[in-house]
Amino acid sequence: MTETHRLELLPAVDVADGQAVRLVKGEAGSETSYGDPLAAALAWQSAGAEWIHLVDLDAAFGKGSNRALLAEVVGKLDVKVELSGGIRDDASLEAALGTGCRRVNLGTAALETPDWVRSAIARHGDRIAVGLDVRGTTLAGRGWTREGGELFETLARLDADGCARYVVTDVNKDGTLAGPNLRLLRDVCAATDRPVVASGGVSSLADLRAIAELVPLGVEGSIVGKALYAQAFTLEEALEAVSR
Ligand SMILES: O=C(O)c1ccccc1NCC(=O)[C@H](O)[C@H](O)COP(=O)(O)O
Repeated sequence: MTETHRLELLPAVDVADGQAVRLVKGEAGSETSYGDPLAAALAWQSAGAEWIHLVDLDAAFGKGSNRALLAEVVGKLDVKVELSGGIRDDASLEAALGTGCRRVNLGTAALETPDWVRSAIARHGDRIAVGLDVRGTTLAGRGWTREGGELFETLARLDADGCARYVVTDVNKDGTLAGPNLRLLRDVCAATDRPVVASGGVSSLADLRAIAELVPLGVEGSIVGKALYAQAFTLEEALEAVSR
């Protein structure tokens, strides 16, 4: 019999200009600030998080980087970290993996430099995840400002390249508290046998329970950002909600 796992939760710490922020639909300039990223990450760790989804938004938007700060945050955490934002070449990949994070999330590179991503997957296996960030079924790269191909064609190519898991974001839901795109998650799970991490739009414990229902289909985890910062629920409540 196949063992069914509990949905993993990954509280998000998105960093811009040295501060933890939340964006609406990933749009630069739409941010609300939540202070020190390390304090935010440590708070989620104390509340029981097993993972932190840590994003360098400035690197994702190609307007700078918070690399040293993010390395410091990873170094001070005991929990697993998924590092994202602007990892597009050997230098940024080695720096990201060198922080000691558990895995990195490649986005733009998977759309623009598929050969390099194939080689990164061959070298680093499941320390590489690919972020599939979509509007409809059109992928978005470069901090979600540029279109980058069709979701299911790209997914088939990445599956063939050995990609270990996907972080799937409906950009139009991200930071909106509008609820996750369950249809998108189901469709991606139907198209791949690799685990899927859901991202974007979680607003309530009911949303998390709805995502948890998709675990048997292949959803492994869910990133939660705005809802935690807006105190729609606590992380403890969220962990409890997905524990059954
Ligand atoms: O992850 C990235 O690389 C990224 C790049 C550009 C803009 C946003 C990016 N990530 C945002 C997130 O990962 C959100 O934190 C996550 O989707 C949570 O969304 P929500 O729960 O709706 O706040």
